[in-house]
Amino acid sequence: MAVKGLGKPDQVYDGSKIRVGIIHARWNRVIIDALVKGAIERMASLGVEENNIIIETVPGSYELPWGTKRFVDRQAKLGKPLDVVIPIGVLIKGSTMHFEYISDSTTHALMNLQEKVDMPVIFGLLTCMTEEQALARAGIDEAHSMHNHGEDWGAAAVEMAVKFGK
Ligand SMILES: O=Nc1c(NC[C@H](O)[C@H](O)[C@H](O)CO)[nH]c(=O)[nH]c1=O
Repeated sequence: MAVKGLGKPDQVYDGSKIRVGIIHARWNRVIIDALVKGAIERMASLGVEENNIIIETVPGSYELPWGTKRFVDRQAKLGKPLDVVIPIGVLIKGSTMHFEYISDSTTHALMNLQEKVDMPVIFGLLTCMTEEQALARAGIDEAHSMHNHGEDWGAAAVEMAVKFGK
């Protein structure tokens, strides 16, 4: 019996009235693009309109917290406020401690950001020990051993925005 992983939602949420921001890093771009595609496809399947998915990018995962805050503020100023935002980044362990410091600090910053922006900030940061782990979690490893985690993030975004929206 499969134990690990996301359980089925308690209901299917209608995303037709929400506006979602995706802000993604540009490091490890092949994996990023697969994750973003998965999130968009899942949200579209839940009724989110294409013109209600706004995409922005930052150089790397470390820039996600500040970039997300400014992205949310900018959309509000434009009169097109977001209901939920999905920061997406892919961190792959190298030969130094860089990975640990960015993973830990960025994770805490994104968690704490929710209070500041008063909206759900979905955790779209892959922190992988190897490139193979990252490819698998984006659903693009050769064996297709895992589903695309971007799909889970898209589903979480719709549920959180619909269920707990302002
Ligand atoms: O080092 N590895 C990575 C990385 N480093 C850059 C960092 O996020 C930031 O952009 C720069 O330090 C400049 O502030 N950023 C990632 O998204 N993934 C990595 O795997």
